[in-house]
Amino acid sequence: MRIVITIGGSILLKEYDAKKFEAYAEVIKDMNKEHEIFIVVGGGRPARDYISVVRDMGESESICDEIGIQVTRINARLLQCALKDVAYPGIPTNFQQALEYSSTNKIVIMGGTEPAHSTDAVGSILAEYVDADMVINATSVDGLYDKDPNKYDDAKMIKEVTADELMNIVSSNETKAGTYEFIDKTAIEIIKRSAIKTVILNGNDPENVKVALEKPIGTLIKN
Ligand SMILES: Nc1ncnc2c1ncn2[C@@H]1O[C@H](COP(=O)(O)OP(=O)(O)O)[C@@H](O)[C@H]1O
Ligand SMILES: O=c1ccn([C@@H]2O[C@H](COP(=O)(O)OP(=O)(O)O)[C@@H](O)[C@H]2O)c(=O)[nH]1
Repeated sequence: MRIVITIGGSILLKEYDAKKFEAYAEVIKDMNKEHEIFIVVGGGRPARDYISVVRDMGESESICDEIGIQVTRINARLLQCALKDVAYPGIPTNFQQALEYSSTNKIVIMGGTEPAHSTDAVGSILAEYVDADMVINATSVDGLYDKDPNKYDDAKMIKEVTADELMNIVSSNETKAGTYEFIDKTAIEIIKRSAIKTVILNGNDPENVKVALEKPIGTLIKN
């Protein structure tokens, strides 16, 4: 299968620990033996820190987004280092480049593309662009809940959801640079229009990404 894996920046950049990148590299290399893998990496805390600096200077949200994009590309480069020669040595800045780079049979890793959405949208658009079979979104919680589980103790996890139901649940989430919490609306619209099988799971254990190929885990966005 052709699979797009989006790795939340909050996962890879929690402790600035090479071991986390190396653990993901091992999982990705293992999956790449039987599947064609594309990786999209998020910004995490460094993106939010840099965005808050430029926002304090009075820059627009789009400029803040652009700074965040640059950080996601540095994070993508770090994972590329962990993957060494199985990864394509360049970081594509758009989807056509990603497709072209993949023709070398190296694992393509990218960060953001343009302002106004998060790397979740990059993952969904990339999946549509390269006609991927599924998207695996590795985030910092077990899946989708009926409300933010980090704010509400009584939040209940949802194992299957339609794109429309998901849009309703996250519709009130912020869309400023550095936020786009959980999954952004652009990502959901792309998932819906192309019926892209998407699984959202807890990426704190990289092995969960492989589990998604074998059995239900996290939340499935069904179409
Ligand atoms: N309905 C929800 N279900 C699950 N998590 C949610 C929800 N609404 C907001 N969140 C928050 O979204 C966070 C994950 O999104 P995000 O911070 O963008 O992480 P990532 O680095 O994976 O992109 C969770 O830590 C959680 O606090
Ligand atoms: O294609 C993209 C990808 C990212 N970003 C910006 O970069 C930040 C960090 O990306 P993301 O939110 O996906 O990181 P994560 O949620 O994984 O920490 C986003 O909040 C946006 O401000 C963007 O503008 N366009």
